[in-house]
Formats: sequence, structure tokens, C-alpha cells
Amino acid sequence: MATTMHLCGVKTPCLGFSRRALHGQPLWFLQQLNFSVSVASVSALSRTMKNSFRRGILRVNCEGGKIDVLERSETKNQCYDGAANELTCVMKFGGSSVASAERMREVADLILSFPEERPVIVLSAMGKTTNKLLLAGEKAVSCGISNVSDIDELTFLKELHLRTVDELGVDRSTISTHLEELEQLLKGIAMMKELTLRTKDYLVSFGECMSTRIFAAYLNKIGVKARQYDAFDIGFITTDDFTNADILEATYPAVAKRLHGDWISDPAFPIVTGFLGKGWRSCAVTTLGRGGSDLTATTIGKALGLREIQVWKDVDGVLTCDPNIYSGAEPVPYLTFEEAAELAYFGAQVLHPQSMRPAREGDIPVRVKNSYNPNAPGTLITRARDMSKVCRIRLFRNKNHYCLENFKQPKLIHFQFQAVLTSIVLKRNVTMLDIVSTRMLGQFGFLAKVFSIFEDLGISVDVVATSEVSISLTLDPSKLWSRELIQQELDHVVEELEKIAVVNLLQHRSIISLIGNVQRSSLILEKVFRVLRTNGVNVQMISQGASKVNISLIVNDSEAEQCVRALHSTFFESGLSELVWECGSENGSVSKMSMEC
Ligand SMILES: Nc1ncnc2c1ncn2[C@@H]1O[C@H](COP(=O)(O)OP(=O)(O)O)[C@@H](O)[C@H]1O
Ligand SMILES: N[C@@H](CC(=O)OP(=O)(O)O)C(=O)O
Repeated sequence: MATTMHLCGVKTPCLGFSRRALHGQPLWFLQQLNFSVSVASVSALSRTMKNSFRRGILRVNCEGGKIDVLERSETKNQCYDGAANELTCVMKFGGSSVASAERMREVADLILSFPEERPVIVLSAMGKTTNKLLLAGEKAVSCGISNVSDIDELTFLKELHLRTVDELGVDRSTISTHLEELEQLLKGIAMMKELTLRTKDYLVSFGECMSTRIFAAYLNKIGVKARQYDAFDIGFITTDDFTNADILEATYPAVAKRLHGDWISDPAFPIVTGFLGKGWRSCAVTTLGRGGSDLTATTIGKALGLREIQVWKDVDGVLTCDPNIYSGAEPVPYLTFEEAAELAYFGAQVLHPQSMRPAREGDIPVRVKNSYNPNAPGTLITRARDMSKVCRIRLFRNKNHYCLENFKQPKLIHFQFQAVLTSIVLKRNVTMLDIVSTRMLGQFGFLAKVFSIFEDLGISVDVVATSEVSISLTLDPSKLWSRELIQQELDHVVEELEKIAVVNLLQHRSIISLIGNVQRSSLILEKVFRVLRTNGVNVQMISQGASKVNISLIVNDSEAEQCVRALHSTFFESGLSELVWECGSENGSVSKMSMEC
């Protein structure tokens, strides 16, 4: 009978599984199971399923026209039980989402397309404004005061912001003071002939200060009540580490008090500058590191205990790898906070490395969405990714076949797709140190001595592999040191280490991080080494962190992109995943099986 969904794959390995498997999509699984159904009906099946997914029910049309309803179970939206008129979520829009007047209009429409939400809106600077401001600052250092007005980047930024206010029909006075002050600041830099980290932060703050003012004015113009906030004025208290400041605990109650208080007394959508804070000692403007608006968003989410934090990007969510390395990268539907944090820390530009911390502490789901393609489901980041909830199907057993029809013994089967990997991340230009003790085996305290040197020099280490007498580790100079100091700092580190060890400094290395189910590390490593050997690449160091979601490999910079593409093809395009299923009668014994496929 054609309606039967034969689960022949239960006994025999299935071939040619689609990459959707990796993300635990029931759709994929049923397509695979349904291989006894014709190709035409498989695609009809997928369309029906896709639409049904949105409604929370999975209806399967099989060849014979019979319809079965499968129970769909996925991460449920948590129910917001705050007061009916309280702020509900954070919506953060990055530079690409607010790059022009047209994009700002689209973002406004997007926000208004969620009438049930009362969002706090966090904005980055328009487009590439931050880069342009930094470049303008560097030029100002050497161009002389009289030439500041002619700096190309300043002209560009003035035109961009004035054109945007004009096109949106808001008053130029919204930003004219900021544009004047920006030019004054650049003249000051030209006069001083120096650009300190503190001044850099003040300089780039103009980007967010202007984008939020323009957007708030536009919302008010179209009749949506909005109020602009500079983060440094509403309680974002940070360390004084200019260009890379950390948010201090005092921020949470202060921000909650201000935003909540204003909302209760006079409701208006808060439009908050991303990326910025106020140093607790200096009281000067600080920034949270490049891409820091994500962290602003999650901090607000935690401070107000909101239902969800949405970060709207220019890609369909977190992807299986950097789309600039491989354009076929696919969205990852679910991640845990831990996986997302590793991924961000190890170089995925899509999220700020620290941004998961407040969300994890507040247990607030983060949704990464595409402002250019709002209908794409995006990536949902939560505390746990319960793969067993992916697909639960009531099936009936007929000898060795399972089917949707009632033959004899009912069985409830839980299918889990234990995705082997969720994504591959590349961090370039890292420095590696091979440190070998000059003492004999059996000497204790070697590791402690090495790490105390790093502690004394205030240098943090990324990836480590050790034996009793040797350590290999990587450093990330771009994050830790100002550019001018790199070589000097490195020489100093080596000099200190050479007092106790033989040191080999290796530069231009890349860390390839494999984020996913590290419990399957044997399977992952078997595949990885096969791929790398085929590509003639030697791994120089390997490390599996305690987080259990990351395996890191060190290779030469020059080979890294080729490796990522080859690994992506193996893990995501040939459908490598592990299928685990449990079956048994509803009240009887349960047996568990698994299969690499
Ligand atoms: N694994 C990844 N998933 C998604 N995007 C990635 C990944 N790695 C790098 N990217 C890059 O990150 C960009 C989005 O991050 P970002 O530019 O900071 O967004 P926004 O400015 O909108 O906040 C994407 O356009 C993409 O080029
Ligand atoms: N404008 C800042 C902060 C930021 O978060 O930007 P974006 O969201 O566009 O990555 C930067 O460029 O770093």
C-alpha cells in the first residue's frame, strides 16, 4: 500500500542524507524515511511540511492521499507573563540593517509588523560608519588642522547622515550638533597629533549617537512614539579598558530602573545606542569591542528580564561557516549558549564574543534573524538544545517495517538527530608558541611557571595542548595588544619564557574550531584527519576544550580556508550526522540504537 512509510533504514544504513539532518529537521528525516515514495511526492511532502511547521502541526500527505498527523515538538516559545503593557523583547539591528534611509524604513516596518511586541530597540552605527570614523581619526593625526574638513571619510559621513535625515523627512537639527562636534573633535586630534584609545572611543561613539537619533525621530514622525537613549547616560557602567571595555554588574539594575521607569511613566519605544558605555573611573565614553551592540542587546535583555533577545543581521542566522569563506554555508536552526559563545569567541564575526554571557545568566533566548529576509527562521540560541524533541512519531510495526498505518503492534519511536557538528569557525592570524622545558621529566611546577609568566604580562591564551615537559599554546594579538606593541610584547614574552624553556614562536597560524557534539569526538576526528590528509594539510596542534562543544585544530594561515571548505563539504554536504532512535511500546521496554549516516 502506497501510504506506508517504510523504515527500511532502521535495519540498513541510509545513503545520501541531506544536510538538513545536521540540524535535526524532522522534514529531512521524513524525506529520507519516505524513500519508497516517488520523487514528486517527496517534494510535495516537503512543501506541505514546511507550511505546517509554522502552525505547529505536521501533516504528512503520502502517495495514497492518506493524511497522518505527526506530533511536532520543538523548543517552545516561553510564555511571557509580565504585565500586559511591559516591554517584551530586545530587537538589535546591526550596521548593515540601518545602512541607509531605505533600510531604516524597512526596519521600522519590520518592528511594526510585530504589533504584539513592545521592544527595546538597540542600533549600531549606519553601515560602515565605525570604520570610517576610525580612518578619519587616523588621518587627522597627521593631516594638519586646516585639512580636517577635507578628510574624505568626514565628507562621506556628513553626506550619508544628512542624506538619510532628508530622505526620511526628519529635521537636520536631529544630528547637526553631532556633525559639528565630530569635526571639532577631529580638529582636536589634528592639533594634538595623537589618537589615544580614549579618544578613539569618543570618536566612534558619534556613529551610534547619530543613527539612534535619526531612527527615533523617524519613528516619531510616522506616529510611533519613541525615545532615544545614549547607553552611557542610562547606566551602562564599564571598566576603563577603552576600545574593549567590560560591562560591570551595576549596569543591570541601573539600566532596568531607567528604561522600565520611563516606560511606565510615559511609554515610548526606547531606542538605545549599541556598543557604548561609560568608564566607572574615568566617566568617559567607552566601547565594548567591535560588534559590541550584540552585548548591549543581551545586557538589556537580562537587565529587564525580557522574553527574548533578537539580533537582526544581514544573514539568515548563524551559519555553518563564514559565508565569505564558503558561500554555500547554511543556517544553523538551534544552538546552545555554550556553542554560540565558543563560536563567537573563536572568530565567527556574527556574534560578539561576550554577548552570550548575559543571555545565559538571565536564561533569555537569543534569536539571530535576517533583516533582509525576515521570514527565514534564523537561529534560536537557548540553554539546552533538546534533540530528543526534534521528532516524535507514533508508528506501527509490521515485522521489520514501521509505518503510519495500524497493522499490529503500536510503537512510539523517538528519533534524535545527534548533529555531529553545528558549525566550523576560523580564526586567522594567531601566534603559536611551542614551549619545551629545559629540565628533565618528573620536574613539577613547569606548567604553573609558564602560566604565571602569562599572568604577570596580562596576556590571555586561546588554545592549549600540554605534556609534562612541553606546552603548545596560541595567543591572539589582535585582541590583546595595540598594534604597535605586538612585536615588542612578543619578544618580551619569549624572553621571559626562555628563562625556563626552549621557545619556538610560530606566527601566521589559524585556529579551525569545530563546534558541535564533542561527545562524538572520535567520529569527528576520524573524518577530520581523513579530509586533511587528502588535502595534504598537517595539523600542528589539536585541543578539545573542557566546554565539550569545541575541538580546535591549528594549521597554517595559508591552508586554513581550503581546510574549512573541505571540512564543510564533509560534515555538512555529504550529510554526516548520527541518527539515534529509541523504540518500545508506550509502557514497555525501550531500546536505543544509533547509526552514523
Ligand atoms: N558563522 C557565521 N554565520 C553567520 N555570519 C557569519 C559567520 N561568520 C562570519 N559571518 C559574517 O558576519 C556577518 C554578520 O555580522 P555583523 O556584520 O557583525 O552583523 P551586524 O553588523 O548586522 O550586526 C555576516 O554578514 C557574515 O559575513
Ligand atoms: N558600530 C560598532 C558596533 C557594532 O555592534 O556594530 P555591528 O552591529 O554593525 O557589528 C562596530 O562596527 O563595531
